Amino acid sequence: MDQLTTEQIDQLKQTKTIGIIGLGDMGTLYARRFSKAGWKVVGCDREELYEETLAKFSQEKFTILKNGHLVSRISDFIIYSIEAANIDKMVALYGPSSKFGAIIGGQTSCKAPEIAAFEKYLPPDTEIISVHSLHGPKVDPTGQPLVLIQHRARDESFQFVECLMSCLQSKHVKLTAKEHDRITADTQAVTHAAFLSMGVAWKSTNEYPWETPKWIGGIENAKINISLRIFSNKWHVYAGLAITNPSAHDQVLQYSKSTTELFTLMIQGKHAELKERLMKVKQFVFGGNNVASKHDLLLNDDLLQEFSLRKVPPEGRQPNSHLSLLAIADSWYNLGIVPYDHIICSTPLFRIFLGVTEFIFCTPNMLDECIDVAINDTSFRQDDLNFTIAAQTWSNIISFGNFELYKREFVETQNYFRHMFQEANEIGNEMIHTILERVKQREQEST
Ligand SMILES: NC(=O)C1=CN([C@@H]2O[C@H](COP(=O)(O)OP(=O)(O)OC[C@H]3O[C@@H](n4cnc5c(N)ncnc54)[C@H](OP(=O)(O)O)[C@@H]3O)[C@@H](O)[C@H]2O)C=CC1
Ligand SMILES: O=C(O)C(=O)Cc1ccc(O)cc1
Repeated sequence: MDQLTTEQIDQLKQTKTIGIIGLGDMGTLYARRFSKAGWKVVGCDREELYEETLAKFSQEKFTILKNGHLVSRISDFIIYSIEAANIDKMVALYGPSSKFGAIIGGQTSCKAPEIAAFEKYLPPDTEIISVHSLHGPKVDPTGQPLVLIQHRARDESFQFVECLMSCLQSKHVKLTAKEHDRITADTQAVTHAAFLSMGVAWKSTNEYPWETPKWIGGIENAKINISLRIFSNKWHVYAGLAITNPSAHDQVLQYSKSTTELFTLMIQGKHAELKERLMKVKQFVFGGNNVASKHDLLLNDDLLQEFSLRKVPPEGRQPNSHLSLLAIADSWYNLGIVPYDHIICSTPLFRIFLGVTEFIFCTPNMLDECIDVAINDTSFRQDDLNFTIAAQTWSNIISFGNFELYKREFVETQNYFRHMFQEANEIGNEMIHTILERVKQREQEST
């Protein structure tokens, strides 16, 4: 289709109303950005919180309505930005109030249940175009992937949604709902499982890793900052993403299996077997025609060295078995996933996880050092044991689909780390900014 002219864009801005149901972190980000770009935006949060919501957003350029019915009746594009576990209930409630011919979409992180709810409850005159910003609310959307799903819609409607979304300055990635769920299971769900397991393991051994001399160096800083970043967020985001996506269950289960099997080889002292297994992994994940083999490494320990939560950051990296990073590459190998294939559709946290794993596998002698530590140095055994147990626990909770257990495990660990969140988020933001600049630089080099 031809690009829209400036006059056509202005015409859309004057005639279309954008509705957002759920003004939490992501809904607010969208409402602010759209209204600042000149779109007419209306939104709502829970009806019982109407007065508070009105007061909270009194200075904003968008209009607060009482509930999702009122938003739906007048909006041309309606975005459900609510908890994943509630999508069926919410669409059943507000969907039939959708304006005649409206376009409906959602921001939930797994699309199968969202699309199923839309197909079940929306009037047949409506169209369906869903979205997913692949970053958290504290990250600048500029340059980050934004998935767009033209599920049941005319090209003209898709063009309108793309035009609206262009104010986020994200990179548009057009996928089907199925492709989206498969890729995000490979990238997000397993990334979260790894960092959630680190947090739980530190809590189990009663350690604050920034206070313990073992966790020193850039790679350790990345682990600590990302883990705390996830635990400072809302539990339902991670629970919804993993539990509602069936592909995520397989990925998280494989991660737990890889962790257990590698740890078993470590405590059995099977050096040769561990090395042989990891060399196969290295060849499959990092040996082919991928980014790491053609360019400098995305991340290195020196780059990440300064992002420490320690009061006085000590110099130098300490050896570590890096079980969490060996296990992710082992999972990719076992599932036949080449993580570089998903870069176009990846979150900042996934790119960091890939970057540090790449560093361990592709820095000369580093993998040998990890294997030596894993076999000969017992100082990480207790941590690795607790990490293995934590990975199994998350896998069990996710495959049982138990939201309440997920919440309990998450919130207990969240409370353990809570006093450090503000500092961790500030340092984590700087770290992510530096890394994203580096990603951009690398992309420019490769084009
Ligand atoms: N946070 C993130 O990093 C990202 C999240 N997502 C996805 O986006 C969605 C929203 O996430 P996020 O903004 O972080 O979560 P929030 O919890 O911040 O936002 C959800 C909002 O919806 C409100 N809500 C619940 N029921 C209703 C209702 N009946 N009518 C109107 N509003 C209601 C919630 O109120 P209350 O809190 O009172 O329940 C809350 O304010 C989720 O599905 C998440 O998976 C996608 C990309 C990134
Ligand atoms: O980058 C990550 O993985 C995050 O933790 C933020 C996040 C959470 C949920 C999403 O659907 C998208 C991004």
